[in-house]
Amino acid sequence: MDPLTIEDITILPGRNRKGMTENFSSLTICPGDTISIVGPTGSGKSALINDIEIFAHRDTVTGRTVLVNGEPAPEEFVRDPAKKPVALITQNTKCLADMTAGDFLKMHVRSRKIEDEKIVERTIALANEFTGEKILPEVRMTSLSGGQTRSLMVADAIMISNAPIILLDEIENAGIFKEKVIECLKTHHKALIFVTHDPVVSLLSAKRIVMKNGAVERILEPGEEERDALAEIIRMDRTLCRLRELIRAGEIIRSVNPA
Ligand SMILES: Nc1ncnc2c1ncn2[C@@H]1O[C@H](COP(=O)(O)OP(=O)(O)OP(=O)(O)O)[C@@H](O)[C@H]1O
Repeated sequence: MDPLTIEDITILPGRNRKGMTENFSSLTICPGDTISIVGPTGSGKSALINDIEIFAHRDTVTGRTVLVNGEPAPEEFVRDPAKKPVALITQNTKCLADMTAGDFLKMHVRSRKIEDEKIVERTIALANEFTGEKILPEVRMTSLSGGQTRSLMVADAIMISNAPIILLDEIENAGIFKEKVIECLKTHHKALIFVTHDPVVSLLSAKRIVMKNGAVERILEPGEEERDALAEIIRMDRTLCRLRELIRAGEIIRSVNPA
């Protein structure tokens, strides 16, 4: 096995805010898994994904350890941005490069020594599947909208960074097609970890980590139990998305289910 291939990552418990050990023995995440992290404000959701992003080694505020293939993460995973296997995309992810989207991606492709002339085109095409506002290669990065930026970053993480672990921190209101993103990331066999308050994203995830007081409180695996609720929530969510688009377009809403 290539020493940099990730078979799984394992989270070992740390301590809650009162210094008490967390309530789980270990949690293993494999490529293709989808996991949501939920919990009230300040319960430690971002701290948990931060631990995953930097492969914590009892050196963060939570005292957790995150192993790769059962061992401490290799140094280059933490230090070398080109080898970092984790992409973190948040609502606040912005790109301030004063260049076009096409040139920005080409620069990233060159820095990763990828020889594939079509990869930039494919990355922009994929980003355009995640957003309603089409991104053109000639547009400057600084003039992309929030939704376009997040879509481009997710597409970049899949196609160019080829990161096996993707952390998405509250992107549900970020103007992207979340179901499409989840479906695509599953097909690309990525481990997907969301911090979310969104019912669709939470119920589409196979596991739900419930945070409380800085610690993992419970790990839920509802499976079939939530199947009917999920179908209903997706239907409601599509209605809300349609209404949002009509409101954006300046329409008067006379019916919740317009023709
Ligand atoms: N186990 C812990 N021990 C001590 N401090 C912690 C622990 N977990 C989180 N914290 C601290 O508590 C604060 C809130 O945590 P965090 O930002 O992760 O919460 P959150 O659930 O992401 O909140 P929000 O939903 O508002 O973004 C942070 O300052 C964080 O460093």
